[in-house]
Amino acid sequence: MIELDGIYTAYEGGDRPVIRDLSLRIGKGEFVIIGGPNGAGKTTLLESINGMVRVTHGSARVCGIDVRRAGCEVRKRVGYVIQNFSFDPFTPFTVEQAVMMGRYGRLGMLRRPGKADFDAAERAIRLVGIEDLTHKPIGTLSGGQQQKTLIAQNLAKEPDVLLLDEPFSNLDFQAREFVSGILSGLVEKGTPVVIVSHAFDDLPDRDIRMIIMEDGQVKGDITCAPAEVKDVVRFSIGRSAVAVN
Ligand SMILES: Nc1ncnc2c1ncn2[C@@H]1O[C@H](COP(=O)(O)OP(=O)(O)OP(=O)(O)O)[C@@H](O)[C@H]1O
Repeated sequence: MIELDGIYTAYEGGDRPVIRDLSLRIGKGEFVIIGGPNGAGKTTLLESINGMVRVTHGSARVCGIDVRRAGCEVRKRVGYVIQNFSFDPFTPFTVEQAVMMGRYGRLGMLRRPGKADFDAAERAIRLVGIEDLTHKPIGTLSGGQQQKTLIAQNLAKEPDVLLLDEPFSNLDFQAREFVSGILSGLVEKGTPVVIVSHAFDDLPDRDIRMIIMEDGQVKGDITCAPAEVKDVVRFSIGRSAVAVN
């Protein structure tokens, strides 16, 4: 599903690549956490996978599509929940409309949403448990409620791969458990789920592949039980990299 071979990634104007000679393969039904210290390149890795940041060298293929040539096509197939995104208070659309935007990649230019699109959006809203917010303007919601809406938007997309950057950061304890269960369900159906996180509580009860990054490279890659994740991180990069809840 995700095939990266010797990739380098650079930001416009950056004096050196952020990701350097990184190779990684992630297959169907894997639950992957990318950990590592601040600035290690975790977000940049997610954005290299979906073509939001330019891969300058190496080969990057996602769902069989060349990310360097057809990033737009990749983004139609890949869900991405951005870190700490917050909507302007005057954003002129409701939760329902925001979730429906998850369908736009599938719809294509100038096509109107049909029954399948409305059904997918409604399912996602129900799954995340935000039915009571459906008609509220998105900019008036709390950080956690906006985060849930973004997750629902990406579920409505029915992505082939789901990437999430710090998905638990704005969520309360109950919501974390809930979202964790949703992600686990996706993995069960074969969708690879890749999250960047510093928080290692409330993880799905399944094998977790931990990829540890440091300075733009993969420093460790190990599959373990959820209860072992914190120890793997402490051992790999030190106590400070494990967030205290
Ligand atoms: N838009 C940008 N333009 C230039 N450099 C950037 C940009 N975004 C990130 N960087 C640089 O890339 C490096 C890696 O950043 P990145 O956000 O990928 O790290 P991270 O591991 O996700 O960090 P954190 O845990 O703090 O979120 C940092 O040195 C950062 O300054």
